[in-house]
Amino acid sequence: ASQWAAVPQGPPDAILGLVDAFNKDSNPQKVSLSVGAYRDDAGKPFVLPSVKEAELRVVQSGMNKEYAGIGGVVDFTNLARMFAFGKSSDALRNNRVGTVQTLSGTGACRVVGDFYAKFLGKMAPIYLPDPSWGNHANIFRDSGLDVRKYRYWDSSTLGLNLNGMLEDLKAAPDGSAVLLHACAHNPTGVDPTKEQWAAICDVLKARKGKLAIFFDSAYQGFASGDAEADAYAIRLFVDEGLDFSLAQSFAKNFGLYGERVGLLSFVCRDEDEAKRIESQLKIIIRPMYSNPPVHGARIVSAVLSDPELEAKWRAECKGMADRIIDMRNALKSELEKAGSTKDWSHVTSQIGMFCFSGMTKEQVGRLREEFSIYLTGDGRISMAGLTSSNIAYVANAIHEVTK
Ligand SMILES: Cc1ncc(COP(=O)(O)O)c(CN[C@@H](CCC(=O)O)C(=O)O)c1O
Repeated sequence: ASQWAAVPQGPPDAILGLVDAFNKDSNPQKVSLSVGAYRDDAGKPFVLPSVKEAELRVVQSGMNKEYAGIGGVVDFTNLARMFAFGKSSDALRNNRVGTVQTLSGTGACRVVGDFYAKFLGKMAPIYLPDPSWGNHANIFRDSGLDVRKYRYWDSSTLGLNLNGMLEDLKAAPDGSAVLLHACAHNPTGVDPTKEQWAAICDVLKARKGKLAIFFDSAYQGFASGDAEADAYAIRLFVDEGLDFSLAQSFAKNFGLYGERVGLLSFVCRDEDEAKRIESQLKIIIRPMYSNPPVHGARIVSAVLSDPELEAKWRAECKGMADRIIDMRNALKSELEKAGSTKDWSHVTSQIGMFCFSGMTKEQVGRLREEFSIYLTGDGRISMAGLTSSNIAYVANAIHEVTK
């Protein structure tokens, strides 16, 4: 018998596994609402013109294809972290930030997970919001951390359970890590208000040095359409003197999904600490994948280093965010037109790529079986899958399975 005879067939991924099922579905009316990837109103992937222009400049510049350093393309990491922290960031000005380029946001999460397992200790607890992005738990489990939850989604109000969240953050044992979504919470689309961020910051400030804070920022600019507004929580925590780590992804806001462009930063006490941590991140990366791809990083650098191109990008990113908001408004009104008497106000009050619809597994199953509409089992709708031509079909189907 083969030496791999005992290897079992693994289950499909909760999010990416739906793409295969969708592709195999022959129903001409099929609609994909599963993967958090932007589609235009024709349902097609969108390569931003500013990104295309930047890519042309990169190719025409005739750069070589040598390895980037373990920490990645330095122009990229400098510009990309400034994009998050802001040009006048105190942390950057005082060289208190250690940064490495990573394989997009997923890679940043894995590197920070391995760092925590090494320096907080094996099976150190990491607290994720309940619910969180499906892959977070897999990543941190594989890093060797003890994955736990803090209350986040309040199913009765379809909003944030702030008191539950604050209680759980207060109760997290010293030496735990806490993951926060910087904006456009995945999968709920529910973000703390500025007042709620202040309360969260105060609780974490009281635990300063006892909890490792990790921000995952995968949608900056894509949530509200304003990259500065979407960085509010990150910049508040720097202003309040908190140290934390930050994962950034350029997959959605720059449409660079398959180029795998991301970075991981640590805001530290001082320059010496930033250098020591950055050196340890490189020691984790070298045996993992050695160094990151240069092409996507060069494209983001070309955009962020040219004010005119960056302004074009900002307008295009706002365009994507605005189309999502249009689809939110359209879905709510189409549901009402279909005769639904349920309260769908969360569809328009939530922000970013996703709508946490509140539909049950069974209802999601019926949408797939009876209408060839694909969304994740938790009822999360990737709003970019909606277009002006399929929105009525989807709204009627949702009404059908929820009435
Ligand atoms: C909060 C969060 N962090 C990190 C990532 C990782 O994205 P990168 O492409 O590695 O930068 C995602 C993407 N989540 C989307 C995209 C598909 C996926 O990777 O699951 C989603 O939830 O559909 C995310 O939503």
